[in-house]
Amino acid sequence: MNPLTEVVLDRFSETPLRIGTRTSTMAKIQSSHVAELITRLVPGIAIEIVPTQVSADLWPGDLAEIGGKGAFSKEIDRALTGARIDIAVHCMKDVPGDVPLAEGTAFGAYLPRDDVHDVVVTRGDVPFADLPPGSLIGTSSVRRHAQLSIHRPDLRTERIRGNVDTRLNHLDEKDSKYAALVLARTSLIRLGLLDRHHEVLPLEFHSAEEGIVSMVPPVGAGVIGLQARNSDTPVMRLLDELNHPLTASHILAERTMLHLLSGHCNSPIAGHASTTPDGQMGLFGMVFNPDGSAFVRSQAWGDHSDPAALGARVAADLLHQGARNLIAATRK
Ligand SMILES: NCc1[nH]cc(CCC(=O)O)c1CC(=O)O
Repeated sequence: MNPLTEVVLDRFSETPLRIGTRTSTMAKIQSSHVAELITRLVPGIAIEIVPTQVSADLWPGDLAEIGGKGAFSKEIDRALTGARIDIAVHCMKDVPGDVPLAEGTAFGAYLPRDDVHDVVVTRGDVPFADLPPGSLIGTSSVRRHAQLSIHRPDLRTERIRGNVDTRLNHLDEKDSKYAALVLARTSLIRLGLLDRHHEVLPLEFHSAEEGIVSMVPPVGAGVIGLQARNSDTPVMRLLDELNHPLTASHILAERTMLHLLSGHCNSPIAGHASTTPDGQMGLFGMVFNPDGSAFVRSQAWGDHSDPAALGARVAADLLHQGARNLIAATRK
């Protein structure tokens, strides 16, 4: 038996390894995937998935009203620090950049990044370009609203809450007011809904004159992070085996930028790190005002040795261009 397997099996000889996650269908699918990865590393381990209701999922209204920050993670944090779960599974996109992680915990693994594109799904599969002026697009994301407005100021957007499956049901309802939704392509993939007609929006920024609706992804898009207690050495060693170093570097660059801009998941901030075949790491960042009528953007390149420095450089440049005022304009 390899040493890791032995240590982990020993740690979980009495109780199963408990994986904490949100209650949505997508969260459960993500956690089953994590359980599968762990079972591959440690055959025979007993795993229990513990769905936990978070305030964001219980609250039907505007997230800003319940504080926004941490609304997706507070209850899971408490389960982790209280040792009622051993690993928390999070979409990095929903982890705030401006509140510290629960004390005594850290992300021990980032899984390889999935697709980071946003897609448009329309009612009746109407081509996006054919949506008439005034059509209502369902999205609660300021980042999506702002980027749509740059290119299609004729469309209206309205907040839509609920899990992705619930939102799609709203779109398809007989008297739905929505003409389309903007979603992460990864959501469709994870939910097994790729058959649904969708149009992929390009990641690269395009100016309003180009007439191409681009959608720069949010910080952490498509990345699942696994959080555990620092003191739980066997679990941290296990997570280290699951960690994808390149994704971890990208997350560090993006989240350093987010942190320095003081953003959370629904801030009007976009950020995307990637690596060229010759090993250069790039980070593109954007900050918008709520209607997309004003934004700043910045891009920098560096090598892989210091992702945090890259994040800091892009943040500093965005701040220099006035990012703080744009963000402040949207805070309630
Ligand atoms: N805010 C909800 C959320 N958090 C992460 C994803 C998608 C998957 C990901 O990017 O990790 C979604 C749904 C969506 O935006 O369609």
